Amino acid sequence: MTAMIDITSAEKTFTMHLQGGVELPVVRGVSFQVEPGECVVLSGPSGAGKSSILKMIFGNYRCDGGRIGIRHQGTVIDLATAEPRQVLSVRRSTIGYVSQFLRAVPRVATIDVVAEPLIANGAARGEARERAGALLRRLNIPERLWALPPSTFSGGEQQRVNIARGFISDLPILLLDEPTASLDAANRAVVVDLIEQKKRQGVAVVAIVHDDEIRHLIADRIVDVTSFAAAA
Ligand SMILES: Nc1ncnc2c1ncn2[C@@H]1O[C@H](COP(=O)(O)OP(=O)(O)OP(=O)(O)O)[C@@H](O)[C@H]1O
Repeated sequence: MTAMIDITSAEKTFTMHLQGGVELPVVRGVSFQVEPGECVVLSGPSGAGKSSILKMIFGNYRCDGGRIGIRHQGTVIDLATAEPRQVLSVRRSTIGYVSQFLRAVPRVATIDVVAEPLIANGAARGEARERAGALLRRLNIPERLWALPPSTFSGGEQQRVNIARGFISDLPILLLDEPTASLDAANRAVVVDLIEQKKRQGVAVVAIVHDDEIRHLIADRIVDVTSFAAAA
């Protein structure tokens, strides 16, 4: 397998335990591949299952069937059946996930929030902070804010801190959930550049992007998830 991500017939049904076990099938027959250096954008109307598919690839939502093959440290791991410790290992060294919102840690300085994933992977603190500063500068976060925790920042500033934190690591797969949603045009262009840079480095990217213009700038392929709709 050359693909970084190889999904075959994956499916997900939510069971609503508080509603008497009502079953809510969301997607079935999810099948697509993502090669190194390729960006696949998931499209489809609200509620079609785009975020659910991203969470299945990250191992947040357990699949009820099918296979999610991930190239990880020279082998292929099926995240649909992997043990929790394998999922954690894949997240540490193979898959990065940029969610829509920053989960800000109280009292941690912005520069450290951004540097943390590199330090967790063994980088020296000084070097990690230097790279964090370079990314924050590129994303137009003024240096006077770097020592403050991001919890009081504006929505767009928090999203840019979140993007810096998500993009700092050199992981071979990057999952992006609406990375440009609350950004102005200048910062959207920076994010497009950052995605292009990741692609040139051979990173496999899966993104959810509602903005048509951005979608066409970054997508090598668009996968319409309505074809995976699971009838109730
Ligand atoms: N944890 C969950 N428990 C129950 N239902 C869920 C859960 N997560 C998602 N769903 C349901 O799955 C369906 C698909 O949701 P999902 O968030 O994947 O859609 P989406 O295409 O990303 O939508 P949007 O564009 O609005 O973000 C929705 O009907 C949603 O209510």
